[in-house]
Formats: sequence, structure tokens, C-alpha cells
Amino acid sequence: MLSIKVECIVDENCKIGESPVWEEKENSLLYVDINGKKISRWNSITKQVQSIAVDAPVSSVALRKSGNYVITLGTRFAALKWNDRSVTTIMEVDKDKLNNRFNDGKVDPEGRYFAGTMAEEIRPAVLERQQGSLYTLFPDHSVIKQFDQVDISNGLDWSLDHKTFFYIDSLSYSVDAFDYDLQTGKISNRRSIYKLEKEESIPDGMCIDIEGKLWVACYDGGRVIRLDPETGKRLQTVKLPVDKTTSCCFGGNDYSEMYVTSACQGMDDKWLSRQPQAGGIFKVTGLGVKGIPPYSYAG
Ligand SMILES: O=C(O)[C@H](O)[C@@H](O)[C@H](O)[C@H](O)CO
Ligand SMILES: [Zn+2]
Repeated sequence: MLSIKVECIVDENCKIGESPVWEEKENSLLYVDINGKKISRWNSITKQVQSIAVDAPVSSVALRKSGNYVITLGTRFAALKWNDRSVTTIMEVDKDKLNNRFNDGKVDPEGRYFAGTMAEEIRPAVLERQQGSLYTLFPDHSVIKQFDQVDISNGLDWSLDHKTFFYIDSLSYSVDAFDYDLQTGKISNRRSIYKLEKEESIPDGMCIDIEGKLWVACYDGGRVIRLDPETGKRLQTVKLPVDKTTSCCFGGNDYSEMYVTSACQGMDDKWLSRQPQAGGIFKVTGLGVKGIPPYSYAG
């Protein structure tokens, strides 16, 4: 019997920690603090964190095939060169929506960067609704809008056969699936595969494991849950010592560890004193299932 262990590896109070991505080449975990406006890299060997501050909310980071990274910054897709600390805009979206920002993003198996937008929150999960859209940045730097009318564009990933795209609009309290056309990057046939239970609260970031099951971080639920997208059943719940769990990814040795980000924004002093690790980064071992490496942006 494996025993699950949860450990806080970066004890910092990210306002909104998000977008954990394992970078094998650097033995490191990348993540962002959206409202802390920084991108960080935790080295699993030295245990040191390096950070780059930026001038706008940074909501996701992804690897780039040519080296370095791509990020979603404000309403821009941008390139980030780590050593130069330079950020260059690739494309801007939602130019007519001044109160919007990007939220979660991830690269598809063909190297396209998917990321969605939302209105700025007044407080957690309170915002002008239906202002967001889901976008795709292609390797040639063109952008398409996949759909609009999104409340909080959040977790996303692809099935292991690349025929299904999984997506979360947080305020729908649902994990959805679409048919995915890997050739064109187009999606169709939206349906719900899982509705969150009350104590699971709000679905946030998501990743897939090597058995094709989905792991969803539950914001205000203090947990990650494992779902079977075929049957729509929850298979497992892993609780964390903080309520605002925001996202998860696999990484570490052979992708056998899970990394979970969290947030502290919106918590009062009493809540924070009960959960001093709120906003920290956590490592979960002993799950007995591995993940898959992240894809890199091909542009
Ligand atoms: O982490 C994110 O994806 C958002 O930027 C957060 O703000 C939360 O998801 C949201 O508050 C929960 O509803
Ligand atoms: Zn999120």
C-alpha cells in the first residue's frame, strides 16, 4: 500500500499561484503568481527559487521548443527570455475589453498555445460574467477565438489519444469535454463530463495522468480530485492543508510526483493564521500514477 505524502516545497504566500509546469531540462518547476506579477522557477536539486517580475498579471507559463518560455501577460501572449529577463509581445487579444486578463493556458500536443480570458475579479470568483473567451495561438503567431461567453476560463488538457480536449469554465462548476481535431486545432461537440459536488467547490486547474484520468484542483475545496472522463466518476480525493488549491501538474523523477499551486488572496487574517502555508507550492508523492511531460510551444 502506497502512502500519500503532501509536502510544502515553497513556503511563500503567492497571491494566486498558478500554472505549474515541469521543465525536465532544468529539473525545475515553473509557476506564476498571477496578481503577484511574477514567474518563478523552483530548482528541485538546489531547492532555490528564481523569479522574474513583470508589469501585469501573468496567468500562465509554457515551454517553448526553441528554448525559453511563452507566457500570458495581461491580455497578451508574450515570449519570455529567462536570462535576459526580457518579455516581448507576440499577440494581443480582447483589445475591446479593458477590464479583462488572461487566465489559465497550456500547450496542445501539436505545439499550439491555448489560453482563455476573464474579467478582473472584484474578489475571488466575483466578476463581470461572460466576458471571457478561449484563444489559440498557433506556431505562426496567428490567433483564433475558439468561443466566447466564458466566466472564468480555467483548467485545460488533452486526452492521451489527442481526440478530446478537456476544459473548465470555473463558474459552470463542470468539467467539460470537446472533440479535438489535432490537425486543425479546432474543437466541437461540447459536453459536461463531471459536475462538482458542493464540498469540492470551484473547479480550477487540471492535468491528465498516464492512465488518461483527469486531476482537478478545487479552489476553496482544499483538494485535488481524480476523475474518470469515460464514466464521469470521481476515483480519488487528495486533501491539501490549504483551501485555495488552484492547479496541478506532474513532474519530478519520471513524472511520478504531483505539484500543486495555491492562493491566499481573499483570505482574512483569521483564515490565514489557520493556514499559514496558503499560497505555497506543494509536492504530492505516493500517488502510484505518473503524468506525462508538458508540450512545448512550436512558434
Ligand atoms: O486561479 C485562477 O485560475 C483564477 O485566476 C483565480 O482567481 C481563481 O480561479 C478563481 O478565483 C476561482 O474562481
Ligand atoms: Zn486557474
